[in-house]
Amino acid sequence: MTSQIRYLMCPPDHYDVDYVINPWMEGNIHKSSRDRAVQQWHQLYHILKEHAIVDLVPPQKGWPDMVFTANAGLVLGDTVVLSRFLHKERQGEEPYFKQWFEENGYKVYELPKDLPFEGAGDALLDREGRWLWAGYGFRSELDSHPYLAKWLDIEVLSLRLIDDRFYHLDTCFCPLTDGYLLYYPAAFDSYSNRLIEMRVAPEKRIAIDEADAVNFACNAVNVDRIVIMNKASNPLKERLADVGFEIIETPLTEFLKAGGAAKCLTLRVTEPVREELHANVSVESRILRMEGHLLDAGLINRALDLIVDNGGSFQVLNFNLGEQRQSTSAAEVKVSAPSHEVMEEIISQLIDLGAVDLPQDEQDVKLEPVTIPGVAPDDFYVSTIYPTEVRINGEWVIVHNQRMDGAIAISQTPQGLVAQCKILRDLEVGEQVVVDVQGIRTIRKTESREKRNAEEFSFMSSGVSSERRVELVVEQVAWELRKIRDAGGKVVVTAGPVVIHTGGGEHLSRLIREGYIQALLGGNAIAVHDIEQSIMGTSLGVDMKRGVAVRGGHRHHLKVINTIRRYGSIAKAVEAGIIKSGVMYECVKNNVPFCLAGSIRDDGPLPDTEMDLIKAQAKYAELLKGAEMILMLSSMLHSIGVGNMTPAGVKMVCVDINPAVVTKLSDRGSVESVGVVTDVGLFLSLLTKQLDKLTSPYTAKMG
Ligand SMILES: NC(=O)c1ccc[n+]([C@@H]2O[C@H](COP(=O)([O-])OP(=O)(O)OC[C@H]3O[C@@H](n4cnc5c(N)ncnc54)[C@H](O)[C@@H]3O)[C@@H](O)[C@H]2O)c1
Ligand SMILES: NC(=[NH2+])NCCC[C@H](N)C(=O)O
Repeated sequence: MTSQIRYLMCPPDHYDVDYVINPWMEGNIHKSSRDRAVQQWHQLYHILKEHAIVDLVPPQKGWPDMVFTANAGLVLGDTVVLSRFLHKERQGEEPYFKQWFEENGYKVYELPKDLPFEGAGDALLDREGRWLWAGYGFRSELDSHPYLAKWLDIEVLSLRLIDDRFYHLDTCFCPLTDGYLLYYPAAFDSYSNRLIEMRVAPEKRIAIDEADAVNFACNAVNVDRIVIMNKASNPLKERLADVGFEIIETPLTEFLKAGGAAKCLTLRVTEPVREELHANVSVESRILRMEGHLLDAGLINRALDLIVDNGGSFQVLNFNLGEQRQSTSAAEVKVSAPSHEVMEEIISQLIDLGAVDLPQDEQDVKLEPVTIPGVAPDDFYVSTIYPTEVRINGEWVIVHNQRMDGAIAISQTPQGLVAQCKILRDLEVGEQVVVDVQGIRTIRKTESREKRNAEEFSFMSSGVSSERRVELVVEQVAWELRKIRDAGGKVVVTAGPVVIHTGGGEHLSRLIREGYIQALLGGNAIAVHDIEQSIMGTSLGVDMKRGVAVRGGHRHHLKVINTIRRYGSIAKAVEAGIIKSGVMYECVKNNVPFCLAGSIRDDGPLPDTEMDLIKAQAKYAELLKGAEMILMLSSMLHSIGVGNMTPAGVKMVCVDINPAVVTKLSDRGSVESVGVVTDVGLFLSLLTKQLDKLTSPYTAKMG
């Protein structure tokens, strides 16, 4: 027997499955055989007694899970952090475990009442004593980890659990002697798996499969080279034997019904301290404030979900609900993350939702210089579509040229400091760029519900059924087009050649002719096939009236390109009477500016097609300025490209047959964007018919 290794166990006198607090307990209430449970527990007890001293804590009636002493607390040296159970069904165990630790001379630390931590079930010492692995995600809170680091004076490595079957760290993770690790990678998020791989050498990592995991192979008691567990597959036994471990299997099926096995039933109470090692915890916490339609717009749910989905945890410190349904609410949320890297990711997404630091926590942005033209500092903040302000010298400065996927560049001008979004290639040496995520806030307009409802046109949520949805969107778009046109506003269309192929060209031509469209963005193809239809009556060689391919039709678009190249431009071909109808004809005749951005797919291309991508993007940006609404018609390339260039506040309608394309706009929220999955030719036909019904010019609602 290895001298001085002691374990704590609790006889199963009162063990049963009386409630459900983890998935394993579902369907097993009162289905555990008492006799078998007693027999299995005693078998484990006697096996363990052959290798260590086993102390017993008296079982208590009414606390059936007390048998799982791993959850009593976490011991290191003569210190113990007492568990603070998440579920009330186990909270009654705490005083009995506390009494045992105090009677056996331990210094007992207790966590705040609202901060759950479930002992060695969720915290496992590296068998070399180098650090403490600590789990969170289902039972223990990430915010408990700094306490463990402080009280036990040890480095804490936080691991996020993501599979509720493995709700305690010790169900899927087992540090072994000599630095080996038995674990089930799928139970952890990617950040945690990276952390494990950074700390444990590949040859020491024994990753198990799901079959072994659901038999609780990781829930093992390791004493020197002995590993005691419920059950292991032959390959796993061989793998462990190859590195010098002896496996002792002992059935614990009655305890699996409660979600526990060998390790859960034991607590090692002699854990040597390594004096030379000290506390280090990378957990970061920040308090952020959110204000707006936190409930009815779902902002608070989205915020809390993204915190957890990105590996963090949260505590809602206070929530002030607006008096009226349409009033705004405010909340203060404490965000914790296992590392600065994870915190940065969470904060940058929370900023997008309008979260801000508390006034007393506000800090200036971090700036770093551009040292290579067109290259940002590594940790640059990536801009979003939302109006953004940055704090410089204690003052909040608005960022100009807002767009997503850019950097925020700060430059000194005679008018003072200017902050603007810049795409990477435009960054100039000497500019300062915002890095990290502090000192940044987005301005989310929290319009009152009345104001929102007063808008005849706030896109409905995606809850409408798809059949009715197309008609509804058509009605709304027609209304908005009429309103914007009659108010002298700006609508931009970006469209692909499918508009022409599906017969939508005549309808788009009419929208341009009747003044609904103030700019057209597209590629080589929409112009080519529009002009093909205008000159040859075909599109992609298909007769647009009869719907049949015509002989030699596959060459039509090339002949068209060649003709326009001969005249030098689309406008010149229109002026020469070569082009007598169609989308491009109406653009020229109605002085509607257009930009055709070149692409790798282009035939020709047309003389008007801008093959210099940088110039094309600049031209797109210029034509998008001042747009109140953008119609995105069957072009994944150009719809996404335009979306990336457009700040929040611009209404967007994306029409595409592919749902994946229209959902690309979903993060803009339904108030300002809508996607409709339908044939683009049908959409345009319905739209012009709807416009015909709006006979009177748009007039704002009175009163
Ligand atoms: N001959 C040429 O020069 C030529 C030909 C084709 C494309 N191109 C160029 O390639 C680039 C990409 O072209 P793109 O934007 O057409 O391709 P894309 O793949 O980016 O987008 C086409 C979109 O049309 C959607 N779609 C298909 N059928 C539809 C329907 N009936 N109703 C609604 N949506 C429908 C698809 O789901 C897709 O999202 C453009 O710049 C274009 O000019 C050039
Ligand atoms: N260390 C462990 N995994 N303990 C198992 C605890 C089982 C108990 N029924 C619970 O859900 O809390």
